[in-house]
Amino acid sequence: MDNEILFKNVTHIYQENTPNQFKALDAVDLKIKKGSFVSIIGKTGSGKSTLIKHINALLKPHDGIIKVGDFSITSKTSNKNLKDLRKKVGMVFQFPEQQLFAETVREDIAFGPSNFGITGDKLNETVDNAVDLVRLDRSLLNQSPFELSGGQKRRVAIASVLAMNPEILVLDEPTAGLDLEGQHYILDLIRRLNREEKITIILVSHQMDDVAKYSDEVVVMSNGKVIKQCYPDQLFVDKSFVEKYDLEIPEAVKINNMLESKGFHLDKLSLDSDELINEIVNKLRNE
Ligand SMILES: Nc1ncnc2c1ncn2[C@@H]1O[C@H](COP(=O)(O)OP(=O)(O)OP(=O)(O)O)[C@@H](O)[C@H]1O
Repeated sequence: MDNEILFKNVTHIYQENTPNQFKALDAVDLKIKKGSFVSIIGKTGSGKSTLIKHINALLKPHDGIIKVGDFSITSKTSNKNLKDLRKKVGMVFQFPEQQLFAETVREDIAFGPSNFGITGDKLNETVDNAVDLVRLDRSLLNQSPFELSGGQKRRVAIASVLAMNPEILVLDEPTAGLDLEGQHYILDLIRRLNREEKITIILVSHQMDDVAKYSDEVVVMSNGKVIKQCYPDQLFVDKSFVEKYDLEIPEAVKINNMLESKGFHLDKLSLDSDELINEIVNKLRNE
């Protein structure tokens, strides 16, 4: 099957049978194709983090089933059977401090593969490869991860997941707290991992410019439900939907809307600002 990840009728309830009981996922159906770059958006509290935690069974559904390749996760899935799934699905949390713990960068990155029995030269090679993939200087390997900059910590966190050679990378707001340059660096890295290493990317983001520019598909969540899954250009040009769900409009779409209001129609809307400028220049040249 082409579909790498499948959610069927997935419901998740926090603090069940208490006065604080809360249905955070409500009968979610979702398909994510192998090799795609999918962004998950939605207001705070809409269920994005809850959804992605089901992909490597950090949370289990109360109802329904999640399939990741030929691995099935239901309420009855035992924690004993999760090792292979966790190897296949790498999870990068919102703050790198949530996953860095060792005394040196090398130890942090080596932790996962050594748990899978990789030792000696092979382990060193695995760590070096992961560090090279995120373009982190190897001279940092013997430093404490806590002495690094925010962007470098983020890269160590991603490298520690890449050292497991995952097929799927799930990232919860991986650019939160970084400056603009740091944000672009991490997003370009994620795109490279998708395009060149063929890793499926699932990105939770509040940054609509990035979502528009980088994703193949966007999943919109509201009140624990998936209310839309489509190409980014289909999403942001749907004015009534954007208004109804109060979505931030990406810069490229704003420029396009402004041009349209002045009677200047582009043949193709590009969501990448550099490509958009080329599109405008070409159109002007041909007029
Ligand atoms: N442990 C918990 N107990 C009770 N309710 C919870 C728990 N964790 C999350 N929730 C609630 O579930 C809902 C969904 O939370 P979730 O973190 O999945 O949302 P989100 O879309 O990722 O939000 P954000 O954009 O702020 O990260 C929220 O209303 C949240 O308060």
